[in-house]
Amino acid sequence: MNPAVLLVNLGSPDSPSVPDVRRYLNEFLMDPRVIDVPWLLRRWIVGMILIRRPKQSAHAYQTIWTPEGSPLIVISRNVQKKLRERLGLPVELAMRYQNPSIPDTIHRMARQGIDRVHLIPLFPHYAMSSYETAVVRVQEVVARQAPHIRLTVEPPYPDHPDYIRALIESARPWLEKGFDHLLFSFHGVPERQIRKTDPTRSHCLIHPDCCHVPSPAHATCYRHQCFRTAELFAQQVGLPKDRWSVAFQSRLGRDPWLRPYTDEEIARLARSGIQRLLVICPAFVSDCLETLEEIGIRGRETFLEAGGREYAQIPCLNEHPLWIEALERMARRGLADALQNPQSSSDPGPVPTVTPVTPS
Ligand SMILES: C=CC1=C(C)c2cc3[nH]c(cc4nc(cc5[nH]c(cc1n2)c(C)c5CCC(=O)O)C(CCC(=O)O)=C4C)c(C)c3C=C
Ligand SMILES: [Fe+2]
Ligand SMILES: [Fe+2]
Repeated sequence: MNPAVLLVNLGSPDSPSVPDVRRYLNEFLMDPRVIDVPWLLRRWIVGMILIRRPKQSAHAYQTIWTPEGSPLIVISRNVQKKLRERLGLPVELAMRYQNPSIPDTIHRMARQGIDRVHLIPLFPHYAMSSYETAVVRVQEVVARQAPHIRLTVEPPYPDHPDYIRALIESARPWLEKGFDHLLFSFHGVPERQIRKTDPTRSHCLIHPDCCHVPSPAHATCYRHQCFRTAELFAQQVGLPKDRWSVAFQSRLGRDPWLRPYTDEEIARLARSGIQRLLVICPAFVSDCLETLEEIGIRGRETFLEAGGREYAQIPCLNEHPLWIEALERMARRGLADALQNPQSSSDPGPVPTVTPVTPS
């Protein structure tokens, strides 16, 4: 067998120019798992968004772009290289949207004679608009272009001990500097999508305190999984309940998204007397537009304008050695059959069910 690892992240525009950002936003938002309405309505909504958003987003991208390219892509490539060195196996990187594309990457892997792939989505939490769409796209492309490849998928890992340990150790220097309050800011999703990915159809956002009442729905509940990460982190660093909170950022459109919204929560914390705020974004494993611009630039402005004094942000896991180690363990366990490692299980565990979507 010729095994390999495939890392998939979200993707960025090819450049921060308005036409490239428009192309990126069009591909991203026309995904039926991102704007989950019938095609004609989605086309209309995305058409409306594409009138103004490409210019605004291009401006935001210009503030974080590096000489090597988008931070998300540059960091993901560095992670790819480091993981390849540690594993001594091919490690490929693809983006769900734009480049390097999933079809090009699978094509290259097939040409290299790879016939066994363990996919690790660079999304620790299950959402139909991130983890699920990445997995489904890879499965579709493998089935069409390289059906001989045996593909396994890393399940979501919101409470994976190695991921939590990497988060805590990467945060340690910021925790030690001192702060009044730690805000966990996760990317938001529409509430409707939380209900859609609930296989019981009777738990998520229906049952009181749903995310803390045991349910099979949690395997695909983004909100539950975000709370789980935050609770484990706080517990393991010994942070009392009144010194941390969870909020959801980056909402788009008028539908209700998961609350509280990060921008409102940052202002509320400042107004309630928090002087030194520390923010961490555990849904993003690489720094990107949403962490560097929305949290790093706009979040700081909001906090200081609302009366806060010191604002600090913990960088994402990026290339932290413990994150590379966590990925290495996931990869070795996922590929145990091909690596003939009797200590590891060859079954990476169940991949949660897939949400039906309207045809694209
Ligand atoms: C962490 C997981 C992510 C989820 C869940 C997610 C859902 C989601 N996102 C949008 C709309 C946009 N997101 C944008 C950027 C962006 N989103 C994620 C991750 C998740 N999104 C990342 C890592 C990034 C940054 C990409 C980069 O190049 O750095 C954008 C583009 C930027 C902008 O115009 O604001 C949009 C749009 C929706 C609608 C959604 C769930 C329905
Ligand atoms: Fe997003
Ligand atoms: Fe839930």
